[in-house]
Amino acid sequence: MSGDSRSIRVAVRVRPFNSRELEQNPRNIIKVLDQSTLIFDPDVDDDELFFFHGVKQTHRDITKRVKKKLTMEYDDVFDNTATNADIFEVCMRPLVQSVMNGYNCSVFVYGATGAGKTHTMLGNELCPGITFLTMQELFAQIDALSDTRKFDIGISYLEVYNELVMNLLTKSGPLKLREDSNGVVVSGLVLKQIHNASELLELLAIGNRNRTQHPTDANAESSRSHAIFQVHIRMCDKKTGQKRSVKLSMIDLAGSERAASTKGIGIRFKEGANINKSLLALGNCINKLADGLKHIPYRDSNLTRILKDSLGGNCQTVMIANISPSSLTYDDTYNTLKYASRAKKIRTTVRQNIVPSNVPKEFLLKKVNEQADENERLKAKLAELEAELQRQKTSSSNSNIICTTAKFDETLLNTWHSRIDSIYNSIRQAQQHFYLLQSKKKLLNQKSKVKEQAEAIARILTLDGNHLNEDIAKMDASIDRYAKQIAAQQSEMKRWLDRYRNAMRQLNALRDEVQQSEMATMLKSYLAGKESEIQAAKAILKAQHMAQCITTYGEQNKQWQAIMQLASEIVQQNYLLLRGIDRLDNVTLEKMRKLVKLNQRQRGVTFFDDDNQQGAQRSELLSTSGSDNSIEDIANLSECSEDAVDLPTLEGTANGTSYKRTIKRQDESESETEPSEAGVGIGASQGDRHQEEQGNVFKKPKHVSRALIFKPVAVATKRTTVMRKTPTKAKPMIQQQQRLKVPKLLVTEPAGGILRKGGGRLDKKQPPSVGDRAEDGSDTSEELLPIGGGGDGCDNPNSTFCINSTDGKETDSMFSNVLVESNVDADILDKVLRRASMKGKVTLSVNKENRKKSPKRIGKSPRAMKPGSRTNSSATAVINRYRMMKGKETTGVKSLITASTSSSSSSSTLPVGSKVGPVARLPGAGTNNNNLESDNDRNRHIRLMGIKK
Ligand SMILES: Nc1ncnc2c1ncn2[C@@H]1O[C@H](COP(=O)(O)OP(=O)(O)OP(=O)(O)O)[C@@H](O)[C@H]1O
Repeated sequence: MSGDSRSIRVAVRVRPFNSRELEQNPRNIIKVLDQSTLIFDPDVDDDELFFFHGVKQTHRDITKRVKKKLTMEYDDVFDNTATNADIFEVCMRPLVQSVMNGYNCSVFVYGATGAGKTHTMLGNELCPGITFLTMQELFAQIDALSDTRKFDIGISYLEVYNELVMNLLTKSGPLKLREDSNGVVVSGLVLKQIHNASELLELLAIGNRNRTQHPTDANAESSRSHAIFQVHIRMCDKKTGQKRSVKLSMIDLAGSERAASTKGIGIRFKEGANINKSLLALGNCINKLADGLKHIPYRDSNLTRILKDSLGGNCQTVMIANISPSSLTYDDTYNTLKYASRAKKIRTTVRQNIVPSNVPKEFLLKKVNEQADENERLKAKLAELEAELQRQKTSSSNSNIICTTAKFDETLLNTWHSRIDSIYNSIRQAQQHFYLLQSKKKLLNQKSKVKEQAEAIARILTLDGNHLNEDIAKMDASIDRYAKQIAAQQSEMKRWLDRYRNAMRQLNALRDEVQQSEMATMLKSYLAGKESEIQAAKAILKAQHMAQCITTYGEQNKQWQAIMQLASEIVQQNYLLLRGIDRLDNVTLEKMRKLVKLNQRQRGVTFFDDDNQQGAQRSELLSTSGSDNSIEDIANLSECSEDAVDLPTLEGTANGTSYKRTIKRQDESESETEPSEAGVGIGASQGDRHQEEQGNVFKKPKHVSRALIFKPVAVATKRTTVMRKTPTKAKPMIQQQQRLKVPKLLVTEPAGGILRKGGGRLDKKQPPSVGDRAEDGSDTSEELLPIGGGGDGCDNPNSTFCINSTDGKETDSMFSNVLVESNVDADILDKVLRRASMKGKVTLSVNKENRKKSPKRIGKSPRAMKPGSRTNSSATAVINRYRMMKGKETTGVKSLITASTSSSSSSSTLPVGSKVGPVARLPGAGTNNNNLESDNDRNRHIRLMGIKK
């Protein structure tokens, strides 16, 4: 129920002059300018000209008051021509509409006696007042809304006379007023129900008859009371059940004239006083309401109490001020207009009178349920809309995220892949070049070895000694050329290794980034794939290198087979020849037997460790005379490592021996650094660290092939006696030692000089190289070699059949035996040994262990050689021992000195014939030499063997 503040509608109706007034020729003090404006007491009228003695006077009559000429505005101003119907149409029809809308409405007529209040309100039969017209309209509205609403109409007709409330419809005593929540209620008031306007007229007639009227001077039928006609309407909406209770009050006030004007006395005066009292109270209320005061003195009179709602309550109020235009009622008219003007300022608050309490519970429940359903529906709709909105937001967000993620994945993943590809391309390229270069290096090394072997054979096997030097020089030139090429390969390998390492560092850094990346899982898989590619590429490179090695070795094997075949024929012929002429000595016979056994691969000269026979067998089968040139060593490419590309020492490259020794160190380094290579190469230590961190992602495949490994060990330079160390698995020497199971026949020098096979001799000041040490097998115990070897004798003293290491190197020879003619004198032998820088320092020894395993013990080894204990044995002692043994033997063998610097790997695959050395006939021996045609040849052989005069 909203309230609407509005002012009281104030209308002024000017009645016509009545007959009495016309008789008195009053002045018209009201001039209606328009429907809302009038002028009270206008200024000049022609009819108001003052004449004195028939002459129009320009001066006013001082006996008359000054005209007010008040221009007044009201809501409506009706002149004397207006009818009740006009008043109804303008003022009441809207009010009826408001009543039908549920608003309380009030209309009261105010004015002096005889001003036309009752005429306006009730009218007459010919001119019904606004009450009838209003009720007529009200019933018309009710009839129009009868289909939707049910109306109950009750009327009351009261009068307030001398402050008494009287029911005009019934003759009863005065009624009391009381106030409740609905306002002022007249106790005991019985409403009369009417159903049409006609019934209203009857009731009004009844009421008017009961109304207190007394004739006054101004009105013969002057109403001396305040008549209050109220229509109580109860409306019920047939559809909603909503009920409204409204009240329409139509009040015909008693005349507000001055008491003097009524000229009443006695009761009439008292009556007039009460009327004025109530009207005064009404005037006060109007003034205070107009001033906006909160306290309104409604209780000053019963009239104001009854009009409380109409004046300042919930009501739309219309005040119709009735005035007479006659100057006879000048003051009353002026007062009425002043009241009207004040009332115009009153503002009332109106609101629809919907009475909830009157609503049936069923309707309320229904409405509550409806509202609850609607509320639930709206809530559900709201929730649905909110959910939809959230879904849209989420979908949009997800879409954005997905799009962003997809874009992120695509962009970032491509970036990662590009980085990884770039690094692995560098790795692959560096790896490829490194392995190819290493393959070339090894193949060149192999070629160089072949050249050396050919050179060694050339030194032995020649038809024309005059051309030997030239042939050897050519071979040396080839070896030097190979050495230079290898050196170039080494340099190039170093360059690619640097690039490889740089790429690996980048890869490791990238792996760390990958670990911290959100895409670690995907990137690890990608890295694993790339790793596999690298391993596959490496395997291909190794396979290609292996194929080349096989091809090369195959060709070499064919050549060796041819040589062996031819040499075997020659040896067989010589053997038969010597036996035929009874010149076959025991030494030659024994060598023949060995040769046959070697050929039959029966208990060759290579001995096996008990705990590593397989490795030894493999070593025997695969190894050439030099460990660094074994098939396995050459065939296997080392991993990328710094050590793998140590540049060879080119010093003395003219001498293949020096070069090969350097190369061997390289190979040893390669082998030695293989574990560390795992840390540098694809499966580097950093890579292993990543393997540990990343599980099997970066797991390096096991290195299947195993290269022939030689571990360089520190060798005490002062201790030149080659010792055989017991193999221990804990040391890297194990593989080497496993292959070095050849009985050692060593010639040691205390000062470090070692008699070299083929006459080569190391400088005493130069410590034995690592390669030397490795070849020696690091024996820890040695025994003196029995001179002459057990049973080794020559039937023919001149027989100087010699199995010698012909390669001129100490590193790859299994045997390096020097057989001296048995008939050599001691002086001569001493001289020979002295020239071989072995005088006084030569000790013949054989490893005890090997001796035990030796298929053919060469002689007694009464005591083990202690370090340094035998190092001072002189050549004389050797010769004496030789002589002593010579005296015991019946054979013609004069002397046998076997010096062996047997290396680690016992040759086996290569034809033994290749090791058939020149038969050296020492100068001054004075004996025949079946192999050497002249002394020059012998001397040349001795020179080549390093034995200088
Ligand atoms: N507008 C009018 N047109 C014609 N006649 C009118 C008009 N107003 C009043 N009269 C006549 O004037 C006389 C007095 O009017 P009315 O009874 O209505 O005055 P009143 O204000 O009610 O006086 P009281 O207060 O004494 O009752 C009546 O005879 C009435 O017919």
